[in-house]
Amino acid sequence: MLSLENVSAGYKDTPVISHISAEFTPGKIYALLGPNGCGKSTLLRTIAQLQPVISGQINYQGQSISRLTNRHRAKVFAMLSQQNPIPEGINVRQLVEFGRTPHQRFFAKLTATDQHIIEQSMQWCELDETLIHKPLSDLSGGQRQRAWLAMALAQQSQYLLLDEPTTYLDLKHQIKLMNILNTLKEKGKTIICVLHDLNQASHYCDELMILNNAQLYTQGPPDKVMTSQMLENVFEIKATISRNEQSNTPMVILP
Ligand SMILES: Nc1ncnc2c1ncn2[C@@H]1O[C@H](COP(=O)(O)OP(=O)(O)OP(=O)(O)O)[C@@H](O)[C@H]1O
Repeated sequence: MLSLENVSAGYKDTPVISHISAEFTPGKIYALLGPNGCGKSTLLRTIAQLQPVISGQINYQGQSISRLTNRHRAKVFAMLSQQNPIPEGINVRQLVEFGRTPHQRFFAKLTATDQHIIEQSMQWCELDETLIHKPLSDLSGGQRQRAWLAMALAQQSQYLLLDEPTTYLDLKHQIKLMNILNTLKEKGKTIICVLHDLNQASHYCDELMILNNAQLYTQGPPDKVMTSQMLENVFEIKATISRNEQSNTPMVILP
């Protein structure tokens, strides 16, 4: 179990998220939602230990995550950032192979299990023979996003932290991604993702965490959180809530 106790974090000791407490239960998909600049990426990066906590504590299995070794941390958290670098001279398959690093012994070759996981991750992300030998620099934005995602999946961490994972993807691949997340959740993994599409979050996620003005405005299942009052208070839009007939989840109807 991962928990945040009164966490404040930001840049150069200036908090952009303030006093956030939350618990992330295994086997659930959490969406971080909120207006631009409210601190969603900062919160995700802080959980991944890519930036320091200013005050408060993040605990994993009862102890501060700052005490985890790098290798252990990489087995607990895999992070897909909003913008990923384009390393020169490596192809898609080589990138995905990096995902296995925390599981490998130093200088050891990839095992048959590693190879199987790499193949499966690439298959899940529809990276076929025409793509896997291409340098990352030669891919489209969406193809590159899928390559980074495959690397994160190959890491087989307990927590998958995804910052706007659907942004560059076409609709088919967005749905495919959300279904992969659902499969992982059924295997007991926990997914925390920043999303902007409120209906996507409502449809696929178990818990919505709404950030506003550096604080956690509210948290809970879509039925509790997705209200027209919240949309007005946080997103400053007047919208009504209907229901998705298929999933019976709340659906935002724009004015
Ligand atoms: N490297 C940085 N140095 C200083 N301030 C930063 C830095 N990165 C982000 N910020 C500031 O921190 C605040 C929160 O940014 P963050 O990227 O976490 O927001 P967000 O909710 O993810 O936004 P968006 O929806 O636009 O992606 C913003 O005011 C932003 O300007």
